[in-house]
Amino acid sequence: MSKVVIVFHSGYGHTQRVAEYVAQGAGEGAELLQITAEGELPAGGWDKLNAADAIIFGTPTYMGSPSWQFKKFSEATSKAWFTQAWKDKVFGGFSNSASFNGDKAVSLIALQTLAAQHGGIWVSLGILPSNTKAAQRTDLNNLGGSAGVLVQSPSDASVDEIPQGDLDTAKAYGKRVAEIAGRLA
Ligand SMILES: Cc1cc2nc3c(=O)[nH]c(=O)nc-3n(C[C@H](O)[C@H](O)[C@H](O)COP(=O)(O)O)c2cc1C
Repeated sequence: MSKVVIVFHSGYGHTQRVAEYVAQGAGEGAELLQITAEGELPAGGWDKLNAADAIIFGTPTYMGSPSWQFKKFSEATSKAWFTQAWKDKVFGGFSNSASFNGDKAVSLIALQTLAAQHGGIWVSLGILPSNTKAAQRTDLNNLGGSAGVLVQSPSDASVDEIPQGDLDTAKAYGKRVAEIAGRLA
């Protein structure tokens, strides 16, 4: 079984809910590591990341980019970068924001670039978009992403009102990353 760690920031709980779905998909043993409001990892967090087969990054999109807390974490990963400690690990990512577009793709590309800096192997979403006239918000990948998971939490939605198709997409992606990491481990 591959060790999957989902490291994410969430200011108001919506991205946390997405992270929980990614973890469900990744299966037993998947660990959630929440970056604090100060941009720090919980105790033991770096050891968990160093031991992971796969690392999945998650961030809300704030002003068209990852949150500053996630950015602080990404700069702190430079310590692992110096020794290429995470080289050949499997990586993935997700971003959540209020608008359908909301520039989430910019955040995902930042996550993908971070993985590339570490010499990682990035996992694409691997789900065709649901984009016909009949498409529903309950469909998998109804926001039409490809690099990773895109989630839209309407600005007035509680954490329990995130469209189910987006959450199911997050779950399917967690499963895909875990399976690919398992094949390579
Ligand atoms: C400071 C700030 C900036 C935001 N910028 C964007 C944005 O660029 N695009 C967008 O669609 N939503 C934006 N939002 C909305 C959040 O992405 C959205 O509410 C998201 O669900 C928050 O996730 P969280 O509860 O995990 O923090 C912004 C919210 C905040 C607080």
